[in-house]
Amino acid sequence: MEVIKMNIIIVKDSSEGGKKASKLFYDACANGAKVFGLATGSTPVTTYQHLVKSKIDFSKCISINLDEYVGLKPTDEQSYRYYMEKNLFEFKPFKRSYLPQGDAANAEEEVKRYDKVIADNPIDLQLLGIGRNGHIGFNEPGSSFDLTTHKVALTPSTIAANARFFEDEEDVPKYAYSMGIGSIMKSKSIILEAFGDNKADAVAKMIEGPVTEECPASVLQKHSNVTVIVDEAAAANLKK
Ligand SMILES: N[C@@H]1[C@@H](O)[C@H](O)[C@@H](COP(=O)(O)O)O[C@@H]1O
Repeated sequence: MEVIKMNIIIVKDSSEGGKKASKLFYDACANGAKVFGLATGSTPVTTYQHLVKSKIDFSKCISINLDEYVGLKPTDEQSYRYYMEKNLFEFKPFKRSYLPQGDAANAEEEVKRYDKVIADNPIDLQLLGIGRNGHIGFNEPGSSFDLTTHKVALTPSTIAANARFFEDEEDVPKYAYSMGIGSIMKSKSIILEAFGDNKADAVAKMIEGPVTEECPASVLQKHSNVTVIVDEAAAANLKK
């Protein structure tokens, strides 16, 4: 385990990474954490698998997800709500689980509603993945570090990267609701996971590059309690 400014844990593979992250969830719970910020994508799958197998009890806890595609209903198989139900909530229910509502009639009202959810339930532990271009949540390069929840136009690279979950690239929604970086940075502690060589560039920029809106994850250098869990492939471009 090497400490730069963030706490960096290098693991063999995503399974070991998920095990470490689930242990950190477990410890947080034991220390009284009640509000968990959750992420989707392929990266946190192993964390959820380990949590499902664990004795952890979220029934008095609250979860708040980072983001959701605009236009998808909670029952759509590609929606993040559906992903969360299938990967975690069906096995480990929370007292209340919040996600932005993809099919909300009014986007402005929806982002306000979500900001209130976050303000009313300060996040104790936030889980993050990272996009190949350094995005966190759906905060794409260039997003202001001050943003709270907002509707975002996805970049072509994010649409291409997420096309694997859809039948056709055309079907990938072009917009999403995302918790903003300003809100993510208010979480008391953060775990960011990255596995695989296609994340190596983003991981190096996040940890060793300048803090810049061009690499949204680089803002985490300014947070006092971040643990980065990476496999060897994702850590390959780190100098130290
Ligand atoms: N909005 C999500 C992010 O929350 C996720 O961290 C990232 C990486 O996804 P994956 O874990 O599938 O590589 O991409 C998506 O666009």
